[in-house]
Amino acid sequence: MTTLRLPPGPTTPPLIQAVYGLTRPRRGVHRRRDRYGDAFTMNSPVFGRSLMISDAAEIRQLFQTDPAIADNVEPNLGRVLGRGSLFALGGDEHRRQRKLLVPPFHGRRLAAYEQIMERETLREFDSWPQDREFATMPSMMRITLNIILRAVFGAEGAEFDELRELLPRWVKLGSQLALLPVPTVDWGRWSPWGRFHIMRRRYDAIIERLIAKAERDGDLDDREDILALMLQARYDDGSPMSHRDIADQLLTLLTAGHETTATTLAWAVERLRRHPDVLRALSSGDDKKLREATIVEVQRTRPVIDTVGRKIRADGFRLGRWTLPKGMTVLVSIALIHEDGTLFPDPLRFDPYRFVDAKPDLYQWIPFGGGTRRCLGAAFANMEMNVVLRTLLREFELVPTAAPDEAWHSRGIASAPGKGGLAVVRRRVSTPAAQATATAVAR
Ligand code: HEM
Repeated sequence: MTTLRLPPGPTTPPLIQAVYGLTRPRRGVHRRRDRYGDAFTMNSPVFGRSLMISDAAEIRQLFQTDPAIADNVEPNLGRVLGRGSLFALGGDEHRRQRKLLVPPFHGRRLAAYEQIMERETLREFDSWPQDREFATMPSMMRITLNIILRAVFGAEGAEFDELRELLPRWVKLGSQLALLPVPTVDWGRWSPWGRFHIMRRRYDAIIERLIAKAERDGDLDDREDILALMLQARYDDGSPMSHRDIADQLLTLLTAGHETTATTLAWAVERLRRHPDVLRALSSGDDKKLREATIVEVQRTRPVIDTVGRKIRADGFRLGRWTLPKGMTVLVSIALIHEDGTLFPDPLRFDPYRFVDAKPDLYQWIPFGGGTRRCLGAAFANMEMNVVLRTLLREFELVPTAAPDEAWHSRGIASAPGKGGLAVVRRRVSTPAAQATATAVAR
């Protein structure tokens, strides 16, 4: 029999640990690190007995472990997003689906989305007030939703409007349900799960209409949106994706990519207003390198997802200093490794210059997770954040502030700035070159 070796940890009942984690994101993990060190065990109502790790070598080993040994945690996300969702799949089935979805998110394909991204950003910026403090989070949510609906769902007209109305409500409900144990009794249409299923049926009907439209489209081959690419994609055996799988994956992409990107952008506003030197340097020209480094540093210091998890599928698996039982969940603390001073000197300081000439190590800088399950939309998200930030700084002067840092606020999926990323902006007197770019993309 294998002798297990695990670190100690709090023995508080799971529900209390969960409530604490939701109402005081970050505080709990810091307390435990201070008390138990860089690894500790804990109880979670969703994941059960879990090991939280933050040591760089152990995280690297976990991310490089074969999915046959350490794979998806299969939380309720599968129930919420559908059985075909990447989040619900493990092993070979995950590999098969992911293989089909990777090409649309890489290289040349992404360039096709830049115009959509800038156009949706400019459209939203038309409503921004000047010289008055306002929360940018709702705006960022609208920008990232509209971008996904156009670039990923290929939605226009009635379907665009319907999805824009339905999805935010539905995803919010779903992200709350994902954190709760699944009820054993069906309480019908008045229960949260009942309401959730009614919305799912409405969603499926809209997706069927989008698919039917795309299938009638004589120019489907020329379309760049991800729905069109999914319809044309084929598995190794030559079969197409089922409509159900397409609907599940579109919902997965939306849930994974909408709020996470919006929240990171709201944090970028929050960070930049409190670092006037960086803000000045970014605003005084079109320095792509510094802008990209800023986005990396915002994600290091304010990662919007705290943890990613893997379920251990083999008994006696040795992970660094620990020997784990089959069935245990390992949670990787993104928050803690990003604050490791041996990897990022003076870790609490916001300093984009640390990444200007040095690309981050993708096993240490992990806002997008890692390994075979690393975020599929990382390049899409980075490009989108770059376009939104570039457009913001070109169109507006962002006014610095001496206000205290905004606190973390858990929104279910992502942790956002507590006041919504407050901004004060003044529209720049437009230069002819900027005007020409803005007019071209707004068309
Ligand atoms: C700043 C924005 C984003 C952040 C911080 C983020 C973060 C993450 C994280 C932490 C994971 C889990 C990775 C793991 O378990 O190792 C993930 C998975 C995923 N993300 Fe993102 N994400 C972002 C944007 C996006 C976008 C824009 C899309 C697509 C449009 C997307 C699609 C996905 C998908 C499909 C997965 C599941 C991958 C799999 O299981 O194979 N994400 N993301």
